[in-house]
Amino acid sequence: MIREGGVRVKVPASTANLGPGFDTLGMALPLYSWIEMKPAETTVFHLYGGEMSGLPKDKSNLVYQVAQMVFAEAGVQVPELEISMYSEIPLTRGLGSSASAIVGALFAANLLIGAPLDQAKLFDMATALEKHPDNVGASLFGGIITAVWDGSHADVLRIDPPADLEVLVAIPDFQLSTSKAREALPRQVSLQDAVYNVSRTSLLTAALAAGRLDLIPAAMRDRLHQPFRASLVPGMSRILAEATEHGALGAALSGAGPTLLALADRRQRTGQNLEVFLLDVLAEHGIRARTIWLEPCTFGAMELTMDKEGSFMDYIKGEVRT
Ligand SMILES: Nc1ncnc2c1ncn2[C@@H]1O[C@H](COP(=O)(O)OP(=O)(O)OP(=O)(O)O)[C@@H](O)[C@H]1O
Ligand SMILES: N[C@@H](CCO)C(=O)O
Repeated sequence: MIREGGVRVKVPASTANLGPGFDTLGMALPLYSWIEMKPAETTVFHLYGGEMSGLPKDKSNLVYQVAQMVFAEAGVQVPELEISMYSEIPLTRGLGSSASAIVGALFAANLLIGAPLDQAKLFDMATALEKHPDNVGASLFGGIITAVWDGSHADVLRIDPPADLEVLVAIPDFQLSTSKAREALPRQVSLQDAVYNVSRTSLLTAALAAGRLDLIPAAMRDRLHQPFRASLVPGMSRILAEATEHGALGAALSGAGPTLLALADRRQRTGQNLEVFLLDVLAEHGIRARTIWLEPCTFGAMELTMDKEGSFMDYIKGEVRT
């Protein structure tokens, strides 16, 4: 059953590699992408806002390609699509823009043909495309997710974010692609470093599940990717080492960077002190950045109604943060 009137979806941003959880632990964040998808006579794209500029407006677009994978998997043909998109997730900054596009495309395309694929199938397809499950899992399911990918199937557990957990992101004004940041990583790590991360990832996951914010400082350390990516984000090493002295529970590179993320306990009213520290350290290295305080986003990809009056942009204008 194809929904001729089309579908509209909203998908949250995400941070991957939470602390020591490289390629494993992700958290949804309340910055969003919106996608509207309709069957059409000829494929056409309406891309709105600065984050969409430069993206292809033809069938090479990631969202069109992913939608066609859903149709092929379900044995349905919808070769021509009208796709509208707006996003407030900065591209190529470590906040999961590609994951939100993949999840949004999978979710919208599946709804368009009557939802024949279940969430687990969509998650497997999303992980196969993104190559690691942490961004796509957070965008699809919301909250905090821990996931394992065996190359064809992903198992996932969603954790409700602790009520007092706050997130500060510092988003530098330069882009860093995941592929470039991945080239910086070594092919092998020592047993000692593997144990360092396994123990902290286990502690962090358990602490988040139990709401034990007091255990986060001991757990938010990594030896698998951050040390090797430090030169790509000047100032990062100092921020990771000293953020707790400025009120953070811990800090990390968000995804593949360059965004830096600090966790805080709302009850400690950390506020401006931490923001100033992050911005000052980056500025010392000639990097301009903007900071945003966010709460973890508790929901994942969701369908929006199509029955309201007005265009795609009329609809989402009321929802947009910036
Ligand atoms: N809405 C979209 N439509 C089509 N392509 C998109 C869209 N959003 C993102 N992309 C593609 O994803 C690329 C960014 O992916 P990349 O993995 O490098 O960064 P990221 O997902 O923003 O960050 P990270 O994975 O580190 O969190 C963009 O350059 C673009 O090619
Ligand atoms: N786990 C990924 C996240 C970026 O998409 C990486 O660090 O390369």
